[in-house]
Amino acid sequence: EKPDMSKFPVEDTRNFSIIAHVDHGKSTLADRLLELTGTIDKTKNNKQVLDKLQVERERGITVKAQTASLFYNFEGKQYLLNLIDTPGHVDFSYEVSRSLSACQGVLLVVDANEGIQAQTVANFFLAFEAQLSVIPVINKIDLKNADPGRVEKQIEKVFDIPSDECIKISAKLGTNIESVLQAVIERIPPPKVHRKNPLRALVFDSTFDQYRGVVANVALFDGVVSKGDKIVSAHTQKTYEVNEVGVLIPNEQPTLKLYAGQVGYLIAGMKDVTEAQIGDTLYLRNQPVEPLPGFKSAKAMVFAGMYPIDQSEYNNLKSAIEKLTLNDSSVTVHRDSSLALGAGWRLGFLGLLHMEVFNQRLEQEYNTSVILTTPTVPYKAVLASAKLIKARRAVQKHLMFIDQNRVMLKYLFPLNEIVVDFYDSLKSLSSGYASFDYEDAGYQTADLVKMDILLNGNIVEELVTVVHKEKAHSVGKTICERLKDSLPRQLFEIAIQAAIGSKIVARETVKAYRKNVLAKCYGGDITRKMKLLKRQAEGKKKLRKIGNIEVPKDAFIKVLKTQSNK
Ligand SMILES: Nc1nc2c(ncn2[C@@H]2O[C@H](COP(=O)(O)OP(=O)(O)OP(=O)(O)O)[C@@H](O)[C@H]2O)c(=O)[nH]1
Repeated sequence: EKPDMSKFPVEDTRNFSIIAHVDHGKSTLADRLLELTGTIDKTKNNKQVLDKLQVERERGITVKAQTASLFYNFEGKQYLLNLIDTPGHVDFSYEVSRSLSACQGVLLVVDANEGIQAQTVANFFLAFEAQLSVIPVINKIDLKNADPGRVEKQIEKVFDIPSDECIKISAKLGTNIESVLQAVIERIPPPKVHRKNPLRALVFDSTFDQYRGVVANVALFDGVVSKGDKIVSAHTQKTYEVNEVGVLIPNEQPTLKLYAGQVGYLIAGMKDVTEAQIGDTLYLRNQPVEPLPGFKSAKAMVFAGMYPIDQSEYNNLKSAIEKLTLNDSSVTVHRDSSLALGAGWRLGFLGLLHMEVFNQRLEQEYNTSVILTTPTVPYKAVLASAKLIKARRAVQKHLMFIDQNRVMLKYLFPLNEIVVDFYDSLKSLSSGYASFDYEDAGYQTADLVKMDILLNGNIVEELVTVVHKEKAHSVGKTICERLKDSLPRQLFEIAIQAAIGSKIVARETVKAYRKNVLAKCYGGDITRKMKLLKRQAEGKKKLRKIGNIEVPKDAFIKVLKTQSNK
């Protein structure tokens, strides 16, 4: 029985998002909203239900925005509430800004103990600039150190929202969740759309399904769409027949139609990932419309090379990358090749965490195995005796007090200096209050050298870096030390060296060691022995050989990472 979505007029519809700093409780609040509206059964086991990806469950963070349509009875009327849960970490803010384009309001969740944090501010301004209604929700009031009164004052001061508009809840215990739904209905306006106009649907997200092709998440700005409609993509100008439309509750539920103001999914026989662009506008074949503005493309901050471990896997990996970048359109992809690693790609990410999550999703969702090279930032090279050129030092450009609490500083920074751990250091130095954004200021000349890392005299392609001449020794030393920590001992001694040309600037040694996996097996349980040997063989597949040295492929990421980078 397919639900009839026409029974939800525009004025009984609300589209909203939950935004917050990382760990302030968005996904937990989403669980309670799903339970209270009967979307999912109330059990003790509902933990971050909308975090469906394995990587999200393992890391306990949201990396993908998720949509859920909730049906809620309030004062004798049934409302349709479309909720989009978004990630909190800065590396995934592209997901947040896209999600907001389908909304008229947000729940701004703030931890009652930690108060306003960097991403609280950054996400608030995303919502504010999009002219959305902001409902502040102070969460975790059950915590011993919770101080909702103090947080209320912060919200009033920083965001200019009267403190009596704050809703105090415990998402964990389910305290006061009804007030949140009531506020969504009373304080967020219904979408401004027209059902009588020709169809205008915004593709704000999409995934690739092996059997059904592209599944597009759509927000309808005008008109109606149903199965059998002939629709055109403004981006490709190709025509498709709609096979299925539906809502996410939070799993796919086919419906008869989707109407303007509603958020759902649409399948229209797009078999190629390049056909479904996020930000695309879909319209009816005979009724062309002005396309919606779409989205600014994301700006990559960190670049890394990606190669198949075995070149015969190239095509599989290519298709996996295409499908995953459809779901994560903030990754940029360019073909690349390397002498040592063969044909591959150069990928751009929004940060190191983003890079790791993308890599993990490729492995878990597409069963691939890849080599990632050391992440770098873009340089412009002028080939004058192999010297690379770019800016290095930070120069202060601007200082402005926004109010007693906030000061805005503008600096010119070499991008290299801010990509890896700048954000984490800034956050800890400022007790989490500082937020950080950047824009491109062009290229500048600088005194840079190319540094090689050698294992027993063999260059490790993945770790070739460009460093400022004055920092070469200290950077080389750190890389060698970290590599020493992440290299397992082998049957022979390994010399780890950092070199500029033929000059060695740092050195570490890994002593020889024999790992006998069978040592643990006393006696003759042959199946146990076979199991251990098999496990060791599987472990080896995750290794890359440099000379005769086996290097675990995650060693490269570990080398570049500093502190715990949540
Ligand atoms: N004590 C207490 N803990 C809570 C409450 N709400 C959430 N938590 C806990 O806070 C942690 C983070 O909650 P999440 O819902 O995953 O936070 P999030 O904002 O979705 O995190 P990201 O998606 O990674 O940005 C979890 O361990 C929750 O159990 C609450 O009301 N009280």
